[in-house]
Amino acid sequence: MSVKHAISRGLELGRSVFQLGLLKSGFRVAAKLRVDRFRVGPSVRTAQPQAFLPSRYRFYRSSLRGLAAQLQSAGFRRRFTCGSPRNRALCLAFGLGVGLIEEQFEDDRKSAATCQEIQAVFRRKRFQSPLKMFTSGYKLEDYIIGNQIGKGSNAAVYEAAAQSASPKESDSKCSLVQLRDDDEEEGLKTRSVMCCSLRNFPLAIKMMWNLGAGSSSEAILKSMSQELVPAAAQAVKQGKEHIILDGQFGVLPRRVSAHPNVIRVYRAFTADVPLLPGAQEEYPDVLPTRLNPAGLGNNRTLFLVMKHYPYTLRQYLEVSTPDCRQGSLMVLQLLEGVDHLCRQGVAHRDLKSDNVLLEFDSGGCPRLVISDFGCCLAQRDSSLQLPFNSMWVSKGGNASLMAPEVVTAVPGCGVVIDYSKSDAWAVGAVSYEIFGKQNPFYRAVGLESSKYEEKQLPLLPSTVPAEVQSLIRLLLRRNPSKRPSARVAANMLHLSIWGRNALASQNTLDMKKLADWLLCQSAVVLLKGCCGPSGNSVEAELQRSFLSNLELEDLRTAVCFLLYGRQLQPAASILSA
Ligand SMILES: Nc1ncnc2c1ncn2[C@@H]1O[C@H](COP(=O)(O)OP(=O)(O)OP(=O)(O)O)[C@@H](O)[C@H]1O
Repeated sequence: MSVKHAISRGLELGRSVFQLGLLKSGFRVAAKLRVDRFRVGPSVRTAQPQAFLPSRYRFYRSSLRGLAAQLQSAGFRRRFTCGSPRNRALCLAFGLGVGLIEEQFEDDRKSAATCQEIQAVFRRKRFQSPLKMFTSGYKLEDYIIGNQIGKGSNAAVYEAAAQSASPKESDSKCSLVQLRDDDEEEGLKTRSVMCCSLRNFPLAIKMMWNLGAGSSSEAILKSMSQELVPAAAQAVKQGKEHIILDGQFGVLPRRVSAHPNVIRVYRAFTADVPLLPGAQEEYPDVLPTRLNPAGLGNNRTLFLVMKHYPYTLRQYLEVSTPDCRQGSLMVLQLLEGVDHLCRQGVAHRDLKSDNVLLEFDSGGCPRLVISDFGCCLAQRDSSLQLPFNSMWVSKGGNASLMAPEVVTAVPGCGVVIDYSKSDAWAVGAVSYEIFGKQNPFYRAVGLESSKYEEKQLPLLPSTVPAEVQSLIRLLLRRNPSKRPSARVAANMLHLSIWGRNALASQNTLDMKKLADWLLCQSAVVLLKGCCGPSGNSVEAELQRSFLSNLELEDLRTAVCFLLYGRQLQPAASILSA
């Protein structure tokens, strides 16, 4: 090796540790120099972006710190400085390289501090639920109930209004009766009917069907407690929060804080089951004997009061195909909602397009809200690990949309199901619907989440940006350790929608450039927030969410995934990687 060559190699080693593109040569040099302490990890050729996840990254960093210490040690110096000019040059360059590493550490510390400062600014502005809270509303009599707007396997949902805001007589027959736009005129009529329904009935009441929970309020609240996970602090009347749990006094389950992409339950109370429109025809079996002598339901049940949304995601997608940007924003909202739940120790476990509600912001962009928490996992210790020791333990909702690690779990002693990335997987599946394709795990396409191979995943339309396509494929990775978390996936989408310039010319990770972009982005979002209604747009909410959850490691992982995806274009080849 010539002296010139040795210098360049030594310098390279120093720089390469933080630079994905050069990591390969860094390891090669390290191997050539036979520096024992610097152990080369898995072959970089076969390494996945996970090779650069925090723990490994810390390992490399500490290895290099050890190396720096070794360089300073007398033994090491003697070995090289007394050697040939080639060795001296090599040592010098090596030291310089390590100096550069320290410089990188410093940049790193600065970037982490920038992230924390930005996070602190945006966390201060907590999301407020947009609907004005009313002070009463703990009794069924406090509401006027209109037509049925939906029905699932556990409940019927009705449009409603607070008694104090009763609809005008002439409008009282308005209701959300149908959504399909057959032609433009029909479409206009449908939209005006819908607006009318939403104006007169801004609320929705979900009446649970109570078949086995008994008729005491305590028993009902206990058996349907998951429905209360998205309930606001004042949702349950004071004094009722304490219910009997397993023979002891306990409090209602942990609840998640407000988030723009998670439904808010404003009120929750128990009441006698009333005879509501369509009950005798549509759900006679679950009525109590008081209302239907052949009914099997209990006399009392749980009612949940929420905002009335005009569509479910499924209904919306039946009549409209979002363009690519809107589609990406919709996927991003689902990821933000899932990340919010994960951070608070909740897994939804039944994410599908019927369980996502949709409205529009002032600019007409769809706002998505995750709803129906009836199957969720919300353990007291906030862990997303469920001991699965018996077949009677519920794994969650619809089996065809269960992530592979959930659907394939077999009960047994010591078996635990990890739900930390299962909702992110479901977002990957629902994304197909958002981009105009069938959900690959529904019968029409026929993939089974228990045994599909990643290369069987259907292609998305070619109009979907390559980065979004690769993200969706990554979300549908069978192995959860190779799947990005909802946060990392959300960061990837944020970067690909708004941070293209910061990453445009990069094939390597330049945190400094990224930190500069983050500062600019923060300024723009703060300014927009001060300029009227654009501060409440879906885009503004998403940007605030991104900035208030900024963690250097998650961001770095997201960039690595993006760069990895770029190197593996076209996207389809990710499958065979
Ligand atoms: N806040 C709301 N605004 C408008 N429509 C709603 C609202 N909540 C629920 N719906 C409608 O009611 C339907 C049933 O609601 P939901 O999914 O909560 O019931 P469920 O019985 O728990 O469902 P599942 O069968 O998934 O368990 C939804 O698919 C939707 O059409």
